[in-house]
Parts: sequence; C-alpha cells; structure tokens
Amino acid sequence: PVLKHDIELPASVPELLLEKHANFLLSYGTDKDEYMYCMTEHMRMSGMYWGLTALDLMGKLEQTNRNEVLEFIAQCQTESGGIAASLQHDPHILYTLSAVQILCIYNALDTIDIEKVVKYVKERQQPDGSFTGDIWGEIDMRFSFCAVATLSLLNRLDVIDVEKAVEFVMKCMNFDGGFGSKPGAESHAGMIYCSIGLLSITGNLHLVDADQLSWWLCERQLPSGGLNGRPEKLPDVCYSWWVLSALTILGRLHWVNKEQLVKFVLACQDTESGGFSDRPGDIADPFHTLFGLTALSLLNTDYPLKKINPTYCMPEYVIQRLHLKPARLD
Ligand SMILES: COc1ccc(S(=O)(=O)N2Cc3cc(C#N)ccc3N(Cc3cncn3C)C[C@H]2Cc2ccccc2)cc1
Ligand SMILES: [Zn+2]
Repeated sequence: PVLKHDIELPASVPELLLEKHANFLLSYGTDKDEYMYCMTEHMRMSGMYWGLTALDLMGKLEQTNRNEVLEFIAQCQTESGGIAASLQHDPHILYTLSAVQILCIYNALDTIDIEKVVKYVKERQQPDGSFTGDIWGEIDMRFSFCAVATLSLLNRLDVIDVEKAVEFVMKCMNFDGGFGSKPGAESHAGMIYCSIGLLSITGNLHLVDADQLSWWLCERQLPSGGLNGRPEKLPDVCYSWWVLSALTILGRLHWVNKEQLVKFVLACQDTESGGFSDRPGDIADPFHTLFGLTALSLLNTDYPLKKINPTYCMPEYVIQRLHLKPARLD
C-alpha cells in the first residue's frame, strides 16, 4: 500500500497576517483559568521565550510587559542557581536557557544571580562530557546544547570542559551523517540542530561532513514543500526551523526549494485566531508561531521581519549586541 506521508496544500495561501500573530501571542495564556494556561505551566519559561522572540521578530517587543516578565524570571531562580519553568517548579537546564535568552533580548542579565546560574550549568557536566538536564540525571544531547548556549550567552564557556562536550556530541553522530539524542540513537532534525549549534558556538564545524549532512537535511523536504524531522514522517512547520537553521550554519540553505517551503509555512497560519500550527488546519500555538516566523526570516522573504540568528534562535541584533560570533561554513 502507498503510505501517505505528505499533505495536500490548499490552492491559495494567505499572505503573512502579522498583526493577527502579534495579537495571538500578546493575549496567549493571559486568562489565568484558561485551559492552555494550566496545561502550559510546566513549560511556561520556554513558552514566554517562544512568544517574546516571535514578537521581537515582528517588531512588537515594546508591547510586552517587560517588568512583569523580569520579576517572574527573578522569582523562578532557585537556591541551586538553576531556573524553573514556573513558580514552585524544579529548575532544569531547558528553562535556564529560556530565561537567559529572554534576559538577553530584554538586555537585563542583571535581573538574576549570574554566578549561581554558571555554577548550576557547570554542575550538570558528566565525566564523559555529556550533560544532565537537572539533578535527576537524564542525559540528552539537547542538554549539551542548552549548557553551551547558556554559558556562551553569559561569556562563561571557560567553566566547562568544552573539548569533552564536543567529544560526546561526536559520539552521537550516525552513519547517515545525522545526530541522535545519545550515542546509537537514530538521526533526528531537532538533534542535528542541537549538535550543529554546539559545534557552531565552539568553532568545531570542521568535524562534520557538511555535504552528507546537508543532503540528509534536504531529503526532509516533501512535495507539499514542507519539511519533516525524519524519513516517513509528516511535514511540520517547526521542522522548518530545525532543518533550515542547520543548513544555514552549514552554508547550504540554497539547497531547499524556497518558494515551495514559503507556501507551506504560510498555509500553516490560523487565519481566525492568528498564530501558526504544525500543519494546515491544526490548532495554533506559540511554539509553531515562532518557528513559522523564523523560517520566513531565514528564507529572506520580503515580509517585515527582523533577522533571526540560526545558532541561538534569537534576533540577530541581540547576538551582535553581545558581541558573539557563532561560526558558519560559507
Ligand atoms: C501539543 O502537546 C505538546 C507536546 C509536547 C510539548 S513539549 O514537550 O513541551 N515540547 C514543546 C512544544 C510546545 C508546544 C507549544 N506551545 C507545542 C508542541 C511542542 N512539542 C510537541 C510537538 C512539536 N511539533 C510536533 N509536536 C508533537 C515539542 C516538545 C519538545 C520540545 C521542547 C522544547 C524545544 C523543542 C522541542 C508541549 C505540548
Ligand atoms: Zn512541530
């Protein structure tokens, strides 16, 4: 039987509904007893990072409540130095990165105790170079990226063993040129973004086979123009980010069909509520709204969006303000 791994795009797709997306994000999760507000509490810090980065790309950051966000982040830093997703939650490296990203965008790093954040991240590194997400010990290459991205944003990469960190990432490389979450795990676009991002920050892109890996990444594009995360999977707008950012760092963004992908991304807009969903017709959320906008930013469309930095997934002007120069292959 022919398995269906793609979708049909509608004949015509809407232009970028920028104002609708801004309103969708500005009002998302404000109603405290709304279902989504409760469901997203466990990842609130990341949800705020996705929303604020998307709003900044659209030039709407001044419409956000800066003081309220900074106050919330200060309250989420725990005794350990790590930062939690929400009040009374346990700290985790995922949310520590999201918090530091938000503070860099607001240019307000003095809101938290930087030294204690640095100590928390340093404590996550294992003898084999890998990183745990929190004190419970789960190892995942995503956490290596979070650790290196966080410390480099704070200009404190000196506190960890970068060479061992790179060594662990390279142990996660597979024969197809891709990367998995642990040594032996199958290649996945999200893990390729994390590994290439870490190699970009640490200046080790020479360790990968750019052609083989870029070929695997371009294989993610389907007839609908959308990108999936693994072979045989359906297209999803958030994979536009994982794949396009890695291809941009590898200097091979031009290998994807830009027109078809732009059409797919625009088809994922929710014309009623605003926001983007993973595929046309699904429910919009802040995560896919950010990654729909970052795809259009990376693809250099004529839409009025700020440039996104492919390594940090933060506005380019913020990375420049921090004097950071993550490596790219040209
Ligand atoms: C919709 O039920 C969910 C399921 C999981 C999660 S999650 O574990 O917190 N998380 C973040 C995430 C946030 C939102 C939003 N708003 C929506 C989805 C989504 N996914 C799930 C997803 C995305 N594409 C398809 N799928 C199924 C990724 C996941 C893992 C992830 C976390 C951080 C950075 C990258 C990836 C949240 C909601
Ligand atoms: Zn998705």
